[in-house]
Amino acid sequence: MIISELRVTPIAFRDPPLLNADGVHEPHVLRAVIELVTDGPGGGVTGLGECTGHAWQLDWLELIATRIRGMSAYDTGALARLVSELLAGRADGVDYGPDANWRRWSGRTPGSRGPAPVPAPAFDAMRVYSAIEVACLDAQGRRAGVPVVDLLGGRVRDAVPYAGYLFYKWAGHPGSGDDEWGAALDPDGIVAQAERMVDHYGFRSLKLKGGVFPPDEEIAAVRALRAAFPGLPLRIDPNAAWTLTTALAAVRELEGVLEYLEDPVAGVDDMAAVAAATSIPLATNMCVTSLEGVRPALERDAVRIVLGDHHIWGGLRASVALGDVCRAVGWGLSMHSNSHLGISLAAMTHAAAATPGLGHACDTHYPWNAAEDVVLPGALSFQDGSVRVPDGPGLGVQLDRTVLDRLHATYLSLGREHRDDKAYRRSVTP
Ligand SMILES: O=C([O-])[C@@H](O)[C@@H](O)[C@H](O)[C@@H](O)C(=O)[O-]
Ligand SMILES: [Mg+2]
Repeated sequence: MIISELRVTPIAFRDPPLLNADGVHEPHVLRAVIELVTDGPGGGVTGLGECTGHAWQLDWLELIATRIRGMSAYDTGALARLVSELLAGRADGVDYGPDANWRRWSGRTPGSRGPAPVPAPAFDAMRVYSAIEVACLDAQGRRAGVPVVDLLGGRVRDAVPYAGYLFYKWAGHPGSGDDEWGAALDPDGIVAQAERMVDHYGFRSLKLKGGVFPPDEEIAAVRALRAAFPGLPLRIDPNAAWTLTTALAAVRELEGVLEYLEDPVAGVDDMAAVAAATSIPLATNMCVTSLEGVRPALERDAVRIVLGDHHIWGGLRASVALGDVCRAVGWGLSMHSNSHLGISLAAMTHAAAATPGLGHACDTHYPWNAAEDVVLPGALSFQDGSVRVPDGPGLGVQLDRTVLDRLHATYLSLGREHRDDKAYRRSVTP
């Protein structure tokens, strides 16, 4: 399976005004679809991947696309090394101006864009490699006629439980009328949103994105959820927006109510201080984001559960391996998500199905974004809050080219290069 082309298509799809500690989700999510085209005996196969559509990530993928022709889609180790070397070396001769990517895609000058994130080579390399690894595994599975889960060691479960991901939200984006979800700005609104999520998808765990309102209001929302859904595990994630003092007060209120508390505060020291003061397990996708972060957190006893994410941890194999690390150090494992479509949902489901120690329902933003999916309907569906591992070879999903073209056109029409929840929020409430 020799790689003949790496096609990167930036897309933008609709997103409701979901509030978080940074600000609020913009009307469109920027993402990218990866197509890894391979040649081989009996014809080629194409593997799919999905990742964020930030300009820096697109730029790196574009650069890598110029270097991987002729490499084998089986040799993911060589591909990982190539990505690391290129990102560490910051190869010459490529236009990495902050709006380079948008200009390249559109041939026009952008009217607006957010600030360019500063790249950090090792961290970015894992993100960039991840998109390629998923596409390689999809191609390998298609070629061999087996689902990706079989390439990850085989399944330990046929269906993967997900959590209903609740957000405070406005009724709609300003100037666009109300969306189908309506407003959720207080405990009643959150409970109504949860009821809708549970009715539609059958979720058996619930997570509230916090860090938006004063902690007392968010604790009241958690209590309202507890009363409305007595049997369901609950989590809240303020994305480290709380001070240590606030968090210590909050855990006294939340004892006995939560399955886990995710990133109440920033950094290992403050997480350790909160952990020492409560029996609520602390979970994180912020203070342990790579293997290098395991030891400091372990030494301080700062967390009990890590949320992996193949987009961030370096792919599907690395995600399964993270399960082994967590088992070895006595931590639980859950899964983080960000706004995504069906290629990512399929990849998350294969990885989770192959990971024995995954003991908590995975996060997913999918219900917020499913209306504009780039994969053909049928392969992915929720039953009782779980997604069955797709049956087909590879990831088991097929690209809907009509939707892909439409979402690419939307991307071009926006002239935006980055996610900037803060600037959008400030544009509405200065
Ligand atoms: O989508 C959001 O607003 C979330 O806050 C997301 O950006 C986080 O990465 C994530 O969901 C988390 O668990 O921290
Ligand atoms: Mg989180």
